[in-house]
Amino acid sequence: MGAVLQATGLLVGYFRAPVCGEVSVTVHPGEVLGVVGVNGAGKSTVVRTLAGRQPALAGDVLVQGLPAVPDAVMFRRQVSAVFDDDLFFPALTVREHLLLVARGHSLDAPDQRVTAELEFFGLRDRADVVPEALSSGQRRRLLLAAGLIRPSSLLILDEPEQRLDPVMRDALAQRISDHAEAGAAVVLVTHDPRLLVQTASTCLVIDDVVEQLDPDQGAAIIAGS
Ligand SMILES: Nc1ncnc2c1ncn2[C@@H]1O[C@H](COP(=O)(O)OP(=O)(O)OP(=O)(O)O)[C@@H](O)[C@H]1O
Repeated sequence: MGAVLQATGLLVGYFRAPVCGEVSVTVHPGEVLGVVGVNGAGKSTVVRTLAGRQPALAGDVLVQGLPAVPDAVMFRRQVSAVFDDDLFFPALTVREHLLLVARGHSLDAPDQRVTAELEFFGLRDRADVVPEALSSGQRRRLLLAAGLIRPSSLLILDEPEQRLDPVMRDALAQRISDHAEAGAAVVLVTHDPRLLVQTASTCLVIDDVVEQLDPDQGAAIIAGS
């Protein structure tokens, strides 16, 4: 099967200065690429570049053969990315946010799909409040629900475990694995060794030289051993 994501000779950073070594990686349907490294190593910069949110300093990113051009409709259709943005419409309720995404992506039976996500993310009781009235963990759940309700061939998650309780982290791990099994490629930045081992098929270690290791080795790096 062809690659979903292919990054070749990718250099990422700010003001022409790379923040980490060159990234060359290929992710196929059904694979989960864990991305690990110490604080400030450049993980978010790498995945923001993969998602087309910032330009590469050098190299290429292709998703389903398409260059990472953020406002190209075909690219946006393929890529669902959840960062730590906490960007919401202040006057829309939790349910309305999810309906907006579901309808925007022309999902069948959007009301039922939204109800299912509210149930999965434990937000049913908070469906009719605005984001400001949620706890920080509930806002994180809403962001993840919005990223997962829509179809995507590439799902990019930047530290999705942040602010989630352990039960929700385990449910998310299962959801990530299910999403990959359904044929998507997933790129997961994480500081959680358990989430990494539960989900990842391979692991990229971001540093001055970028290495690809197996998830157990990546988990040991996160744990600092
Ligand atoms: N907008 C920016 N302008 C300039 N430098 C930045 C910017 N954002 C991040 N940096 C710097 O780039 C480097 C990599 O940051 P990045 O956020 O990619 O690291 P990270 O590996 O995701 O870290 P963490 O684990 O703390 O989330 C850091 O030294 C950071 O200070």
